Amino acid sequence: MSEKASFHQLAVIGAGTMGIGIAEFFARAGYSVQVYEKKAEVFEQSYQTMTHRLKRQVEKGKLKAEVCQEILNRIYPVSTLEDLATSDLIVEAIVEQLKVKQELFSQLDQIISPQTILATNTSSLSITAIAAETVHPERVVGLHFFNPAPIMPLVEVVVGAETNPTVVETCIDWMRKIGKSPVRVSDSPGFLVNRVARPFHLEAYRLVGEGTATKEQVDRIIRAAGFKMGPFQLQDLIGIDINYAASLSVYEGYFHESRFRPHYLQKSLVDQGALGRKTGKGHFDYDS
Ligand SMILES: C[C@H](O)CC(=O)SCCNC(=O)CCNC(=O)[C@H](O)C(C)(C)COP(=O)(O)OP(=O)(O)OC[C@H]1O[C@@H](n2cnc3c(N)ncnc32)[C@H](O)[C@@H]1OP(=O)(O)O
Repeated sequence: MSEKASFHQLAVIGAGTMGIGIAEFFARAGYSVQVYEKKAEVFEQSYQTMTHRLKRQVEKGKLKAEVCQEILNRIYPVSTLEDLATSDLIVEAIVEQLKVKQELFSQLDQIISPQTILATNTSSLSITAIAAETVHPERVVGLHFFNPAPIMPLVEVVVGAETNPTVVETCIDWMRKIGKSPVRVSDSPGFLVNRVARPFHLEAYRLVGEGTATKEQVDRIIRAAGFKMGPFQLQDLIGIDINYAASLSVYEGYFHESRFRPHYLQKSLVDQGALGRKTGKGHFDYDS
C-alpha cells in the first residue's frame, strides 16, 4: 500500500442512513471519525439507531461490550466545517442534489489542505460535475458505499475526468486494507450498479402499475430466485427518495432514453413522505 494510504483523521459529512453507516464502518476499522451534520436532531436520531443496533449485537454475543463502547467513542459530532480542516479523507453523504453538493465542495475547498481527499458517496450524480466547482478537482473522487454500509463489502471507486490516479489508487488500497471490496468504475450516470439496477426496480414498478402482480408477489418470487431482497423491500431499505433520485439521474444522464424512464409510483410515494424504513412507511409498514 502506498505511503499516502495511511489516513489518520477521517470525516463524514451528513448523518443520514449512509453517512452514519459509513462512520460506523470507519470506527469499526479503528479510526476516529468526525461527523458534520447540519441538523443536530438527525445526528442524534442516527446515532441512537446505530447504538441500539450495536448493543443488540452485544446481547447476541456477536460483539464484546468494550469493543462496542470503543466504536461509539470513535464517532463524534462537530459543529462547523472548519472543524474538518485537518482531515485526511472526507466522505460527503448529504442530499442527492448536484447544486447542494457543488456548494459544499467549493466551501470545503477553501478550508482543507490540497492533500485532503474529498470523496462523495453519491449514488449516481457526476463526480466530474461535483468536482467542477472546486479549485482542486484532482482530489475529488466517488466512494459509493452500499446500504447497509457497515456490512456490504462493495464500494464503487468512481473516477472523475480530473481525478488524480494516485487518489484513486490510495482509496482502492485503503478500502482493501480495511475490509471492503473496491471496484474502479468510470464516471457515468448511475456508475455500474445503479445503472444495472434500473431495470430491476423500474420493471418491478411497471408490473405492479399495470396490475400484473402485487408488490408482495414480486418480492416473494424474486427472493425465491435467489436474491436477498425483492425490489420493493430493497427500496424500503435504500430509501424510496434515494432510489427515485438515482432513477431521475440515470434518465437525465442518458437523455431521456425510454428504458430508464422513472415510474409515477416512485414520485407519488416520495410526495407522500413514505420513504421506506427510515420514515416507518414505504412500500410496507415498519415499527419505529
Ligand atoms: C442506493 C445505493 O446507491 C446503492 C445501494 O445501497 S443498493 C442496496 C444494496 N444492498 C443490498 O442489496 C442489501 C441486500 N440485503 C441484505 O444483504 C440483507 O437482507 C441485510 C443485510 C440487509 C439484512 O440481512 P438479514 O439476514 O435479512 O437480516 P438480519 O439478520 O437482521 O441482519 C443480518 C446482519 O446484518 C446486520 N445489519 C442489518 N442491517 C444493518 C444495518 N443497517 N447496519 C449494520 N448492520 C446491519 C445485522 O446486525 C446482522 O448482523 P449479524 O449477522 O452479525 O447479527
